[in-house]
Amino acid sequence: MDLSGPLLRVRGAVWCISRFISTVQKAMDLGKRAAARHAVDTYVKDNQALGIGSGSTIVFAVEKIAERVKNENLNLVCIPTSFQARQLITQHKLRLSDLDTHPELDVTIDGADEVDRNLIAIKGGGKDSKELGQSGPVVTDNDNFILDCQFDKVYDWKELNTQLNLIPGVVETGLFVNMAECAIFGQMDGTVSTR
Ligand SMILES: O=C(CO)[C@H](O)[C@H](O)COP(=O)(O)O
Repeated sequence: MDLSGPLLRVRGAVWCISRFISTVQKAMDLGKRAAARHAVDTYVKDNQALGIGSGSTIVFAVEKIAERVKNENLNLVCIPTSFQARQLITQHKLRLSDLDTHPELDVTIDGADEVDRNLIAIKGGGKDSKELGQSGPVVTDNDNFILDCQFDKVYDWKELNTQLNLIPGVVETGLFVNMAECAIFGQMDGTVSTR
């Protein structure tokens, strides 16, 4: 049986899907970049101690911080939240510090996966897999496992966060309740909106 026709069509479909995904990815990166740069322009000032988050959005923020340090000769110290953040800080030749030396931060910039109308955020990312366990556990810099939990309906995020933290063995959750003062949403056309 000659399968070259259907196979070519399948290959064509796979190529179209991967092109579509990469176009969406590029548009999302535009939004992340715009939000990150806006955050740095708005909130970073001279003589600050900055918390540097982790993920893909923070890469754009650190680039912008480095640009401003170079152009405006800003005196900043950067405190990383992860190995990735530490690498970004040193790669961009920014001043690296830690919470022992700077226990109080002026500003922390980080990405978020979801932010609600009360600025409660879910962070920590996640993996899309057909069945749990297929992709292997996600492990933090401190060798803890990250588990994704699904809840039907949550009425009180603060209470949920408290209850989760009370479970023996839980070190931290990805819920950020009453922590964010501002959320900047980058749109795919490169514009931003602030909440
Ligand atoms: O919480 C995080 C890391 O712990 C990330 O900031 C969050 O998942 C958003 O990631 P990204 O900037 O890649 O969209």
